[in-house]
Amino acid sequence: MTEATGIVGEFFSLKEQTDAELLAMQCGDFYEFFGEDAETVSDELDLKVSKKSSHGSSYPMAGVPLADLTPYLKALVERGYRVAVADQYETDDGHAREIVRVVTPGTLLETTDADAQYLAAVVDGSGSDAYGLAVADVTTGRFLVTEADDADDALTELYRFDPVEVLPGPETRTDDDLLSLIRERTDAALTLHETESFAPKRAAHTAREQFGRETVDRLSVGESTISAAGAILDYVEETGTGVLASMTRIQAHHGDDHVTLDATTQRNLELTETMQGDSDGSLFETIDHTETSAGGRRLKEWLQRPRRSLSVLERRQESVAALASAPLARDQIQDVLSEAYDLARLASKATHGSADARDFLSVRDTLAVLPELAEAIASSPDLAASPLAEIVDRPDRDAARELQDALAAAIAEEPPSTVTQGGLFQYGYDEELDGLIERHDEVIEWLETLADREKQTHGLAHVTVDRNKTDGYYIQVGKSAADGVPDHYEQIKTLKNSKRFTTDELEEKEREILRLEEQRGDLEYDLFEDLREDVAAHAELLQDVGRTLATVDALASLATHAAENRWVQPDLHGGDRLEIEQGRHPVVEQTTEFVPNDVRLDEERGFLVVTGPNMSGKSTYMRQVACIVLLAQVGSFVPAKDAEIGLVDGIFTRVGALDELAQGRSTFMVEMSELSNILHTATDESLVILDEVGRGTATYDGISIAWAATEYLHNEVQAKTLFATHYHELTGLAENLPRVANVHIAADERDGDVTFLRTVRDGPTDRSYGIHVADLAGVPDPVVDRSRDVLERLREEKAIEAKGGASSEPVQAVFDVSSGQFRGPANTDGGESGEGSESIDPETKAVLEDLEGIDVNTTPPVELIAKVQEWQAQLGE
Ligand SMILES: Nc1ncnc2c1ncn2[C@@H]1O[C@H](COP(=O)(O)OP(=O)(O)OP(=O)(O)O)[C@@H](O)[C@H]1O
Repeated sequence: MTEATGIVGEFFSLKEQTDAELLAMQCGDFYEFFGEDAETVSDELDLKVSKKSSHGSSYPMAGVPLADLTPYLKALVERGYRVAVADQYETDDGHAREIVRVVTPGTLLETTDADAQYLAAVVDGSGSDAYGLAVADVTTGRFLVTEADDADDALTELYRFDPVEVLPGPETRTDDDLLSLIRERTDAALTLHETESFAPKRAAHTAREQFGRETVDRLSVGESTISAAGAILDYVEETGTGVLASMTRIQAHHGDDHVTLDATTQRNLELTETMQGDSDGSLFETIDHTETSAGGRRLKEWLQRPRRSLSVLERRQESVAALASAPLARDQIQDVLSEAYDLARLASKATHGSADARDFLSVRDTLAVLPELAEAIASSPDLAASPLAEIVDRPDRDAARELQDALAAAIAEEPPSTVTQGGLFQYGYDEELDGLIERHDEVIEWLETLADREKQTHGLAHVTVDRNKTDGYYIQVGKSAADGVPDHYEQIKTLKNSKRFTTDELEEKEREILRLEEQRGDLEYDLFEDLREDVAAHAELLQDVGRTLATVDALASLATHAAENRWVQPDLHGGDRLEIEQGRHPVVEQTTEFVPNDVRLDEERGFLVVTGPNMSGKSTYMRQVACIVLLAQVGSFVPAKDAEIGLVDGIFTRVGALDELAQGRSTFMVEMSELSNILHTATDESLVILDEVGRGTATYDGISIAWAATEYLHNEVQAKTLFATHYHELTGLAENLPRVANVHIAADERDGDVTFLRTVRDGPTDRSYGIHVADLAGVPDPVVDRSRDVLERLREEKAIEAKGGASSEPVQAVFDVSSGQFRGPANTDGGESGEGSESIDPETKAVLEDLEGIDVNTTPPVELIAKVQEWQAQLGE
């Protein structure tokens, strides 16, 4: 094919300069895509493709009008494309084009989503030092760095922020396990940014340039963390987002201050979305009463990053308590907050130059919220005595007032959305502009009175003065009077009932008006740019005020929910005791007549084996405990009559892993790797929730693993644990392990009907009612009846015959419940089961011998798991 020339050639040569998948190139009033890009865009977004010829070849072409680029960019980025944008600019001899930015998921400024949009970098310190992470939100200028001890920790930190784009460092990009976990557990796009930007020296230089040498050095984080920070800054710069100036502050986020909450646990507790992936019905949706999107972001962040510091939590509690007990003041505060816009996002728009005059009115109005908020707090004695008073005092109120006044004096009340046409500023803002406006008004006044003057001076009737696109300004005279116009009138048009004239003077005035309008547009544009720079220079102040409003909003939201749902302030302490009186599940209580339940865990009783029929409420009970502890460590009140909560350093859960099946990992494998993670990571200060661990494999394997895991958690880890199980065998553990206690969820059975009481009682349950649930679920009657029969026999005889075909006699295969083995037909004619071992193949025999030699009490669970896998493999052969 011949080389494309002209516009298409220019497109392809620009395309070579970028590693973005798509290029949108400005051609006059359109952004065009050519070649394969045109086809991709048309497939994705239903754009029409036309043809463009160049040098004898024809190329597909698709375009979008200039003003419509944003939604198309957004849609393409959301579909996973990185899109380069080339703009056209005037030169002395025509025009030229260059790539001005590359839009990626993490650098998309045009977001309409209220959620934070994090871009993250992960750097493996390759043994010398821990993993380093940096996360930044270009839409708000937020910039955080943190360290992680190992890959697992790094993932946990990453999940906390749920980034939309991740830049793996040079080592990290060869770590397939880590990358595949990031892919599996987040929706983040992985971008391989140039490795040099991660180089420690260069990265440190970049970070110091941005945040100041002292600030960066004082962070006391490792090289890999600085490397991650530098790479992010470099990437933001390179993609041309132009928001570096809004990144005013680098904050070190210390995992130690936070409760460990891995991705599995966030999902299991349905913090921000339900297991089905809906946000409706999540804990966040349930408790969110914020007025602003920034407040919503803050509340969500609190839920995803609960704290461990007693003092931080008690301060939040004090504010929530004060707000909860002052409903009128709270209403007033929420009213005031409802007027606030997203200041952090506005600051970011100002720094990257896309803010318009209306955005500045939003800044003005939001700055005005701060003193009103302060006043509402000051006028309520309870609120004034709470930490809220200090929170609203944090931003520089005088500077905020000055900026607010400056904007109030500058921007016109209803400014246009363009910044080039004038009309943005108020009279009195700038002398030169005032001069132009006055002169403009004078000429307009002259024009408006011209018709009357002409009537009087020349004795004309039916005269009007007007303007249109083709004729400009004109004097229109009715037909009857048109012949009497003075000589200096120059006719420009004849209409049916009138004629249009112009005069030298009118033409001069018209030129003057156009000149004035152009001058005014130019001057206002310059003034606006100055103002925009001034606002951008206040980015940090805007972020401070924004943060304060968001914090008050989130606290008021917690207070509202507490007050409306009879939640109580938990008593927090650093000890082991966890006692909840009449606790409820924060989400389930919204839709159900909830039966409250108690829980008590302490030094003597740290591990509860929870039994109860299917559907009785075991999962709900355990999640309720986890949610209450989590809410307490957010600083929230909790759904209970009374609660005393010893702070935990982590919440770990292991519940059914249905969704993993879709990702091609066996349920049991997932179950075991989650269990393994918990056994490795939990400490004696953690809360562990295990729901039916071991269920995914053969019964006796399952029981063994559950048994061993219980012992390990009890003896070694000593975490506070709730373990729901259907294996009644496990209830026996309470007799041997001092801190294990049994509780069960009661059900009532009368005349074959089961009533779920949903009440938790001490002691183990005696029945499981599984068959009753099978019946409820519509399992065919013969199967349900036969199950009852089998169950009856099992209870009586501890052994059961297997049934053969419909017509045949029962086959004499007996399942011995105590040994967990079938005694097959060969063994039933008088032979002992031992003789049957003749027929056992050597592999099975080896496994059995191995099994016999293992002491479940002393073997670490991880080894047990490995053993089980080894046996399965051996038997499989
Ligand atoms: N305390 C309660 N008050 C009212 N309803 C409850 C309560 N606890 C649970 N429920 C309701 O009972 C149903 C079953 O609860 P859950 O799933 O917790 O049972 P489960 O014992 O874990 O069941 P399975 O063993 O079959 O997994 C749910 O619909 C839940 O909303």
